[in-house]
Amino acid sequence: MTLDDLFRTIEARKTANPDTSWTAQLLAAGPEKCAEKFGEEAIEAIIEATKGDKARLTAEAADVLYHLLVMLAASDVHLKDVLIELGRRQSQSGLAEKAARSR
Ligand SMILES: N=c1c2ncn([C@@H]3O[C@H](COP(=O)(O)OP(=O)(O)OP(=O)(O)O)[C@@H](O)[C@H]3O)c2ncn1[C@@H]1O[C@H](COP(=O)(O)O)[C@@H](O)[C@H]1O
Repeated sequence: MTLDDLFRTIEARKTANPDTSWTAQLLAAGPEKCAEKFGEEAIEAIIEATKGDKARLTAEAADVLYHLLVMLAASDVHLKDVLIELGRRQSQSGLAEKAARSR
């Protein structure tokens, strides 16, 4: 399962029945609810990271990624655009490294 596959599934749930899908239920509740849920999951991950329990942090990190994608979908922001932004930053930092080396 890639993040792209998961995002596609989440996008498809925008028109699904909220009675049969947690994702559809969350999306139907609106962007604010999705953002709130993402915040809760992020805090749960922070707590597990500070406790040093790798298995629990792994599970919470999966919740965080899923709920991040739901929040993006609810706000009509596409995962592809987030990845493009990350790629832009990567090439910028590559240029900065090159410039530093040539000094
Ligand atoms: N990755 C997930 C995923 N992660 C978490 N959840 C659900 O999110 C809900 C809330 O999670 P919580 O951790 O908050 O659960 P909770 O019961 O409140 O427990 P705590 O907060 O007390 O820990 C639960 O019902 C989980 O099942 C998910 N629901 C769906 N997905 C993916 O989304 C796809 C579509 O699923 P549907 O939502 O069923 O359409 C699935 O194929 C999965 O790949």
